[in-house]
Amino acid sequence: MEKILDVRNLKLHYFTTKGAVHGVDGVSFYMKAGETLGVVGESGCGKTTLGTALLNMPTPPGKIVDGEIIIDGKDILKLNENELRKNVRWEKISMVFQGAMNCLTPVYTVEKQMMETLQHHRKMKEKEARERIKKYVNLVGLSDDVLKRYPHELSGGMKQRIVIAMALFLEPRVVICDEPTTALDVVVQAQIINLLKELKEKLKLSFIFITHDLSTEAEVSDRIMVMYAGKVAEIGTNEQIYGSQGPAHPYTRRLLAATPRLHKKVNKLDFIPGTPPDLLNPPEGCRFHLRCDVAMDKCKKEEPPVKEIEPGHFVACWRCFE
Ligand SMILES: Nc1ncnc2c1ncn2[C@@H]1O[C@H](COP(=O)(O)OP(=O)(O)OP(=O)(O)O)[C@@H](O)[C@H]1O
Repeated sequence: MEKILDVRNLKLHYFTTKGAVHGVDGVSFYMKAGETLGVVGESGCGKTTLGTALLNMPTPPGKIVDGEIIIDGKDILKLNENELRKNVRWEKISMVFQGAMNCLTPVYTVEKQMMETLQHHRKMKEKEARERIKKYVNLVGLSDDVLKRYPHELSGGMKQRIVIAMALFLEPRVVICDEPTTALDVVVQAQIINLLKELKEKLKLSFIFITHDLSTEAEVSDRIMVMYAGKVAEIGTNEQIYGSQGPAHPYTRRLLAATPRLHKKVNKLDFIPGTPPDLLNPPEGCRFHLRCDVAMDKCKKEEPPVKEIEPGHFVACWRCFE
């Protein structure tokens, strides 16, 4: 099995005036070539922070304080800014940021902004660059005539397709999509999801798909990583998380029970009592213990490690180790 990405004990903290916010706090996982890994969890659990950490591009006042991110056999946390810009970001790993479609420059045509980004990274003749841009615009299901248009002349779905094309045209191996369908209507959401699935097949890409919506995640992902309060709660295949045996971690179970399902009649939607902990001062022991209905004494004091409970199924919960 080729590991395209191997992340070990990654920590990104935000050093605010109130103290350090433990945005991502000791996360480890790997990705295989050509797979889609879904990252889910409630708002504030560290999903976007993880995405920026994987590009080694923390948002101020964030800093990566520990860990390794191995892409193609190299730890990118050991590279300097110049090397990262030249050889890693957008070349090996790229990201479609949350709300990126609203950040297209309003005074440039689509072609001009794509050209600028492309030529910033690659020394290409204009004709060659134009061909590459056309190829990717067509790949995301748009015709050449969008190239002459300005962002305000495009629909939300079209803008999102342009942003996806820009994350792809340097041909990275891993593409992170952070909530790529929020702010789009349901029909367009479905179109974008289908597009991402198609691109994965056509380009043999590996995707990290970040969302708080478990039902979307089940549609696109091969494996799911559930995060809670800056940490991994559970990682498993689609079958291990959504299959008939159900997930192992009490948090994932509650999260699933609180998610509307398309193909299942639900009488009453569950909710998870309480709120996620403050990451300025996370609780001792298991970070979920204050909201967990099966917590034991040990959970209040000792932090559970992430353990493989069956092949490919990783869980951080003392109950699951009993
Ligand atoms: N620039 C920042 N400065 C200080 N704290 C931050 C910053 N960005 C994020 N955080 C904190 O880090 C934690 C993780 O935030 P993050 O945005 O990664 O969560 P998320 O799971 O992506 O949430 P959402 O689903 O709402 O986008 C939160 O406690 C958040 O308040």
